[in-house]
Amino acid sequence: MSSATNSLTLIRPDDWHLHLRDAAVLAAVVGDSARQFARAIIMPNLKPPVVSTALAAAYRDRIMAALAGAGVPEGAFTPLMTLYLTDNTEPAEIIRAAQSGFVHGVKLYPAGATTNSDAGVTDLLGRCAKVLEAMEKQGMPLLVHGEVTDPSIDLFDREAVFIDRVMIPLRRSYPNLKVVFEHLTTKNGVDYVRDAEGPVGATITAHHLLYNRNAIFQGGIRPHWYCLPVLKRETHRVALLEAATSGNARYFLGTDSAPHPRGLKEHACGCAGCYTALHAMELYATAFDSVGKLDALEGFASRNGPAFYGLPLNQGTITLQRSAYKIPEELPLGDSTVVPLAAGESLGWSLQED
Ligand SMILES: NC(=O)N[C@@H](CC(=O)O)C(=O)O
Ligand SMILES: [Zn+2]
Ligand SMILES: [Zn+2]
Repeated sequence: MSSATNSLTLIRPDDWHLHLRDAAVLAAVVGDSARQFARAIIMPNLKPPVVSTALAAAYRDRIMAALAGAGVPEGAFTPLMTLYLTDNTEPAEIIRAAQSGFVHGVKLYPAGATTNSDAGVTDLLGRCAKVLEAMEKQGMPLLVHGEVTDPSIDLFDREAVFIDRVMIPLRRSYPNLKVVFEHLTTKNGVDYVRDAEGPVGATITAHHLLYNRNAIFQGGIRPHWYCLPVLKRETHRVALLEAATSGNARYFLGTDSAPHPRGLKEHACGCAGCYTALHAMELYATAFDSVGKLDALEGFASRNGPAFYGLPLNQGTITLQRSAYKIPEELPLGDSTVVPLAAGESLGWSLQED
């Protein structure tokens, strides 16, 4: 495929890292993901968190109701549920989750690392040994927010330090545990995932492929560009884009679309998270096109994730066209609004509506 390609048809993609939230916010955002993706791994960091298979089942029902309410045809979008790992998760819960058929991963939030992570794990290898053993045995993937929370570690180094302090010892103790290094943001992460032994994958967001940390500070502090792990310097962005477009099946699409009401982003202590569900495929196509690698987008968006999770490829396709797409300034979000990433800007690709 040449860089002059004007139209790109892909097997219908999936989003392997998505925040849908709950209630009125869920109702407002779910249609945006369903517009382009057939499935998504649904993050469990609700308040209170989704810590059991029973809570995941109830959350799944609420998502199905929201899909119907948004007019999404039945069967068009499948939420793949996850559990929120805590210091108190029991091995029996892992077995229940594996047997449920609808729980596809267990999420590690180091306590205090990110939005709604207070109930997260304080000491993974110390507190969760029996659970990790059960997960390894059941083939249940561990999805990792890969940042240390040690306040003495520079914010921009927290992913690299996590590799040394947690990932390497974790993989040594549980070599057959499936691990997804979520929202990779550094060259250190890219290199680790490429070279690690055993079943390791990683999601990469569109914003970390398109922007470096200058975006947060351009012309003043811009809260809608703030997420965790935070955008890094340009060398890291280039390494991420190289990895995503390399054809290596370990890297796959995960938007980490994380809606927050406008007022909580534009705030003295603004929340972390970028809203990208609306225009995810347009953003990814723009990133892949920037290095002439549109031909690698289908692997990254539609093939590598299902291969890692042991799920079938989707039926059907989507088509992206080289035509300008203007990102809205804001969108309704329950009783507030959400500002999508790069609001008001134009992208070179748009999703063809059927
Ligand atoms: N990515 C973010 O900046 N925020 C996410 C949490 C997360 O994925 O770490 C959120 O839930 O808002
Ligand atoms: Zn995270
Ligand atoms: Zn996330």
